[in-house]
Amino acid sequence: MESSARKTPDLLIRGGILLDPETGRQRRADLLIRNGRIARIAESIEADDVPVYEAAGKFVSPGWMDMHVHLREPGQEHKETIETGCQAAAFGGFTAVACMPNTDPPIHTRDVVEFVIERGRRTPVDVYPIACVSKNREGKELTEMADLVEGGAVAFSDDGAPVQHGGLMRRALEYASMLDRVIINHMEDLTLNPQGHMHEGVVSTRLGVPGIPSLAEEVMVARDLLLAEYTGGHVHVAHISTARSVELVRQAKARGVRVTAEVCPHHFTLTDEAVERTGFSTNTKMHPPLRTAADIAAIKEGLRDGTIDAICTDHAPHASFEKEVEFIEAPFGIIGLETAWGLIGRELIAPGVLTVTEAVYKLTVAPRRILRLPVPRLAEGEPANLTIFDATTRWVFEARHIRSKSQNTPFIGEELVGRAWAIYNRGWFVVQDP
Ligand SMILES: NC(=O)N[C@@H](CC(=O)O)C(=O)O
Ligand SMILES: [Zn+2]
Ligand SMILES: [Zn+2]
Repeated sequence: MESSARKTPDLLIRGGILLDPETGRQRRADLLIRNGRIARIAESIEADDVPVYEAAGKFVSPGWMDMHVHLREPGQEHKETIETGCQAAAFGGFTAVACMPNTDPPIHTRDVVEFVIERGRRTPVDVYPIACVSKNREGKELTEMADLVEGGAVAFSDDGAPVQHGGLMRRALEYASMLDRVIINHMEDLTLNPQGHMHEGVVSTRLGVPGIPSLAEEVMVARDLLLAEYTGGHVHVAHISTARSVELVRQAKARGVRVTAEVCPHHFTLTDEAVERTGFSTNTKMHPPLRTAADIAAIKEGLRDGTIDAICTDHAPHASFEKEVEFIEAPFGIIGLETAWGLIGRELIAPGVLTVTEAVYKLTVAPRRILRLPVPRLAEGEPANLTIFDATTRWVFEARHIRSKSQNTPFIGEELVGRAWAIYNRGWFVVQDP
């Protein structure tokens, strides 16, 4: 299993279906890249002097963005580095990621923001750091938010932990609003979840594992919706997982609250029964936990009606020695970049929950709007930033497909539907072999 990443300033992508997620327009055309920019789009282009990628039967869309990943650098390079995380992103079809600040040191000062951006520039993937809301993610004192934005931070979050303190969240929303940025909250009221390890429900009761109630998420979502409404700030619900949270966001949107939400593929694919079925595999342990079939149904409806804006992975690498311990000792989180599109294809597109265009919108336009980033366009003169993929290839996800430094995924051995075949960004062409 190989992938090749090389600088390819000139490239002809022949015969693909160019997809515009904003309008839904699809057009079969050749696309010529010269010097990293889209030089021409036409029915048929002859260019003898440039390498050709045959894209017949495949889609070409603006490059995808995963707005919630953990790249672990600086400080936890045994789990992941910016380089390996970006290789995983490229395999998954992403030309951009926004990375969470629970690193060591955390992304809470401008020098760390700049370090992450600089490391990202060495890869084919654009890396946008999300900076901490509070110093050391301790939830006590706000960071120098204006300085962090000037350094290149695109949003704020204490992800890994919630902003537990309501007063701090209020001020964070006020400052972020002045800076025209979003606060992304890990929605979990810690006082309602002292030490749970899986969803609190019949399965946790049967297994005797301390549970994490849905209420812990929903109370925090409800609080933040009220705070956003009161301050006029923009709050983004990280990794939404319960039916009630979806309903709260839906109602808040209807009354004009500035709220957006994201969901991860594992939360519309697996339920808490996976913990039992796998005999306590620690790859079924993450924050928030896998919930119930009713929650999955509500999430799908929320994706369909637009309540849930974006799909992200919450790619959370942990080394084998950390995950290969007893269930209650294991850290929370799974990797997700390599499997995201194949799960979207299997769980959302094949069953008709979303069209290809709608799914791509939630991976391109939506995350960038939330993070106030320009959306790449497939148009002559624009920088070439694109993803080549299909939504129908059935393939079995195997360990050899993993580009991340860590292997903590519950999806090895599963058949997925849809494959990202290549990305092009900043002059880099990264192609995957089947
Ligand atoms: N999702 C997880 O289970 N873990 C994340 C933290 C987080 O996203 O809250 C991690 O950093 O490992
Ligand atoms: Zn989180
Ligand atoms: Zn996270």
